[in-house]
Amino acid sequence: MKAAEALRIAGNFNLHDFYPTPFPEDVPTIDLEKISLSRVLNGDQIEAERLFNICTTIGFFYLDMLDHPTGRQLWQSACNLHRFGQQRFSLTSIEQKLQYKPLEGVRVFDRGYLVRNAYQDGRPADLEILNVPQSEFFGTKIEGGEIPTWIPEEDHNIFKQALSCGNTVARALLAVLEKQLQLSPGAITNLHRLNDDSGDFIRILRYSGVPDGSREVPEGFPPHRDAMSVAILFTWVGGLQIPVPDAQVEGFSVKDEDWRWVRPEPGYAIVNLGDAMAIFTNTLLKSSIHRVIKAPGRQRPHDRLSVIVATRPENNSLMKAFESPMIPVCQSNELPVTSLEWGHSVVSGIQRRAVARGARDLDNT
Ligand SMILES: O=C(O)CCC(=O)C(=O)O
Ligand SMILES: [Fe+2]
Repeated sequence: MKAAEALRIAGNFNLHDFYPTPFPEDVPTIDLEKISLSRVLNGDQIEAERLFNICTTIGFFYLDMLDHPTGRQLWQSACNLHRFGQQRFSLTSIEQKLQYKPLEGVRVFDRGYLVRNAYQDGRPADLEILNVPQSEFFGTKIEGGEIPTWIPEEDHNIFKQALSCGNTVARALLAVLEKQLQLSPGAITNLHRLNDDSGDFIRILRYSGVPDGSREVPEGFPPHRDAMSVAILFTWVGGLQIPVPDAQVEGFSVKDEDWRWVRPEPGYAIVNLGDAMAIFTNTLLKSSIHRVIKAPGRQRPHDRLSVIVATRPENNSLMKAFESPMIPVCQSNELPVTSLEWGHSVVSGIQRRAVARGARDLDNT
């Protein structure tokens, strides 16, 4: 069985915890293409063309983690982060968890603990999120945002390893795209170096399961595009959805019948590009909309954990389109902002939309 094999490679994780019950067969899914990490890293031209084609159309794909040592390490780190989240979130009191604050002033979702809807005794009822920034391990540390003591020292290495392997994988994908875009070597990859200061981060999300018979329909994660360059997502229970390729997408609105489930595949990451890549290419590369709702069918009562390794451009990168015969020209009189400024403005936009929808805010103030 593939899940068992994938977890054996990851370090003998308990199948029942990670895959409590199979993904249902009777819900509409989307068959994303599978890309081989080993082929990407070995410069395979056919794989490069497939990847470019996906990134200029649907924008989402499965990436095989088990066919290359770096991928296996990343899969292992993601499984360790899953287990870390499962244990630490429940062992730690809400007061303690809330001590890990997002950055002051700006609500950039790259550091701190956030919770939406808690029971009266403080237990999270719905969604809790931990963001740990790259700056704790690589580049310049940001003062005042130290990793809190409820994330013990001995676990720091898992975050560090995930960031480091995630960066290798993201850069391998970006190197392919840069070449296919006929840009000079390094044009995009040099904006994504591990030791440069950037908004890269690890995110662990825990969506509470909905007990059988409960009428509550908690919100999940509303439709959005990622304020990142590359998002590498690991998930073991269903919940993620993207629209069918020919769906009409207006802003953040998609017809209910156009959403499709993305089935979690053991040993694979689900990868998508974020808005930074759309900006760098005048939307030739797609930043695709997605959302998370409650797990389907029998998976519904189970908690769903997911882990994201997020890569963003180095803080001083200018957020404007590159020049290349492949990239459409777009006239704009606006002065480009830096990646750091851009991250802040995108995230405050997300926040404003959430408030406008009347959604309960993810909070830690
Ligand atoms: O939990 C997931 O599967 C996806 C979450 C997500 O899209 C995000 O954090 O940007
Ligand atoms: Fe996302």
